[in-house]
Amino acid sequence: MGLLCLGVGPLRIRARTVRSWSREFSSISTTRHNSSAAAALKASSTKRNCEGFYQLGFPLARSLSANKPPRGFEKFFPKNQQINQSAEKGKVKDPEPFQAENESDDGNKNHQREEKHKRFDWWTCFQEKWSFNNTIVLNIAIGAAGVASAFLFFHFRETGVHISWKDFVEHYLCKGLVDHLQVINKQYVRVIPVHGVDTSQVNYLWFNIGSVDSFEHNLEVVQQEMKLECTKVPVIYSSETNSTALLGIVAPLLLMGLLLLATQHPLSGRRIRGHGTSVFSLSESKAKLLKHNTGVKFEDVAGCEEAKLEIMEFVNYLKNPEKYRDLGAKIPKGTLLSGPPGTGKTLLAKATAGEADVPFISVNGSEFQEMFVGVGAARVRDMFGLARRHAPCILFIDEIDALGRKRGNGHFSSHNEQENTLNQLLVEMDGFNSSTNVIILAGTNRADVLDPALMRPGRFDRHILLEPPDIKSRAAIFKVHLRNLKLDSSIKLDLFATKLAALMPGFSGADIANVCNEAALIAARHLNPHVDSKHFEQAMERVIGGLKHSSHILQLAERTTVAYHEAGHAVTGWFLEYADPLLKVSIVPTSKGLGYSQYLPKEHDLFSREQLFDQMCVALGGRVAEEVFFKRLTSAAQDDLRKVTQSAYAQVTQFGMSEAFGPMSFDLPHAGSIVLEKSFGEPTARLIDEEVRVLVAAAHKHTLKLVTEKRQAVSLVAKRLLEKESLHRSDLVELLGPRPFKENSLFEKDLIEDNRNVKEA
Ligand SMILES: Nc1ncnc2c1ncn2[C@@H]1O[C@H](COP(=O)(O)OP(=O)(O)OP(=O)(O)O)[C@@H](O)[C@H]1O
Repeated sequence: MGLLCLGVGPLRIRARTVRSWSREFSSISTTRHNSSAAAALKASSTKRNCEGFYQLGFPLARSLSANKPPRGFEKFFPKNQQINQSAEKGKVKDPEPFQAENESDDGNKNHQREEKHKRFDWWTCFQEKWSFNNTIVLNIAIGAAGVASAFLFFHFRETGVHISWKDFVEHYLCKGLVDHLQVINKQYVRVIPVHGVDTSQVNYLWFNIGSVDSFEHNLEVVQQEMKLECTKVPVIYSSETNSTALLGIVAPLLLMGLLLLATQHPLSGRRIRGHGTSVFSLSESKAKLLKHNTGVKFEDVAGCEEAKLEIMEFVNYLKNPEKYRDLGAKIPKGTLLSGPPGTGKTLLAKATAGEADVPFISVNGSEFQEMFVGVGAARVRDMFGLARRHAPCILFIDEIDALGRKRGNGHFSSHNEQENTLNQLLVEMDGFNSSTNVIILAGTNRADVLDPALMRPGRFDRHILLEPPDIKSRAAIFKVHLRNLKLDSSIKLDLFATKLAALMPGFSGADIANVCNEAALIAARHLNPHVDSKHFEQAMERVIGGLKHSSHILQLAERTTVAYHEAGHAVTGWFLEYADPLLKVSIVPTSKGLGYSQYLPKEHDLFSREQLFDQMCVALGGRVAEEVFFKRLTSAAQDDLRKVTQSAYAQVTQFGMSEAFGPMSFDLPHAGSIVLEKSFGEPTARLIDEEVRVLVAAAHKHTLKLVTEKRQAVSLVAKRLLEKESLHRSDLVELLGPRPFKENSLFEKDLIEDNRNVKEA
């Protein structure tokens, strides 16, 4: 239940100095800044010229299409150029979107053209103005099609009544009500009544005929029988288009047309990448294209200086490819960015495109998986085609493990399809040469499952590992995110960022962004004009402990158990030398548990056996307190026990810390992965299990001894917890006296002090 930070960071290699990188970077950013300023100046002067023309306000001038100003009006048009621009502005061009994409010579020009295209695109304007989305449009289109079909149906509806030959003879012909007969399309006969018959309900009568010959014969016979020789009914022969048949064709066509328009299908003339919704667009890649400015620069990516240094080479190459070609250098085609979630892989890729000022094409590996065979490979082809058209550019494939897993691991058809897709990716990457000017970046959390063919030189040649940020990087990331917040004026940004960084060990960049946002939300919820340290403390608690469940009321027995459990953690940590300093302990139920303890773990790259042992004891402190005070066990310690077991297995099998087992290290399977073969035999497995049991038992014994000795202290803390729900370090000092070990650094003392101030505020 108590939240502990157990874990061992891998050795970090920090070979290069940050200073040399920042020097190189700043020179490049100055050059870029100058060129962008010139472009901005040019754009603003063009805008001013155009505005000048329109400000003249002559409707005549606006309607002119000729290049020359009309006679007598020359003084209002000092430069011909202005008229040309304005005349061009007035023209409504509708270039093919994909043609426009191909013209990559001048990004600014393209941008202006696109802007213009957008301005005159009635559909876009219409959608923007009425803020329609495609679902609304689709519904309206279906409704309109229904109304139109209904109108056509009622308008062209035949109002005649079908009768039989016998009825016709007996009720109409004999009674002399028939004016004339129309034989239509040699199929049926329309009976037109004599003048004076009421036709308001029924326009005409009709009956079917087998053939014209038999109809003529029968009519002849009937008329002879009725002695109507002298007043024979005239018969007219005509052909007509069947309006019902017409309606049957028109209505579905109308419906289809409207549907195509509404869904912006490629066939409807408006083609937007990846937005097609029918089978026609299945082979199109769903890559998203950011043509101009990703909005992210290297200064927005804090920490990870080594990664930035590595990736800077691509920026230089994309800006000056000739320099590299002159020297005969080939730029690596692809770089794999790997690391735990939220460490800034996507952000770094975007920043690379932003720095180099080239288009950014991003796609997710899972978007290549489709139930249809061959679609994945077709999408890979389409994506690379898109990248070639926009070169120089950066193509970023996120979660590449969904696409590039090791081949030959499965026998299912889906795996065959995934292999086809991967093969296509390998082929496409081979097809690129250094003159293509497309840099491929890929992001993954699982570099270990990628196919070796993908990682060979010539494909993803470089591998950049983005580790969870250390305290310095976390402070830098905090600074990036804090600058967007309206902070209390008493807060000193640098110091505050460093303190927050120290309080949040193990936090990734995404976690930090989340804490900053949470703090701002809390401040807004309490109608505070500024975000202050109190809000950050609450945000941190929320991120670590989860959402408070105020409505979750525990029964007294349960609450007491939780209080003693948490007190057990707190007291063991207090009296163990290598345990992390405690900041806060709480029994307020949250979405993550019924209580939690917050520690201030040190920034370790290496852990000693003593440290790991003490951490195990602190984790067991809760369970042992339950044993000592209640002589019964609950499920409250599940999370603690999981951590203890993990740590014990790591010590025995990976860190070689078990004397009986010796200095050996094995790779343990990842959680959730299927183990096909173990790297050790049955006797070794038995020995590992035995050693883990011995280690955990030793930690349990040690903790039991400590808790029994400090029974009084645990009881004191638990009672105070039941009273106050949350205790800070100062409360523990008051109850237990100062911790019998010296604090590690002045900074740590500061933080602890600061934590007390926060509590008092
Ligand atoms: N180094 C950093 N500097 C500033 N902000 C960062 C940094 N790293 C991460 N962030 C923040 O975290 C957010 C998420 O980062 P990003 O999407 O790049 O992570 P990721 O490594 O690609 O994650 P995943 O592996 O889950 O795709 C970013 O939008 C940014 O706000």
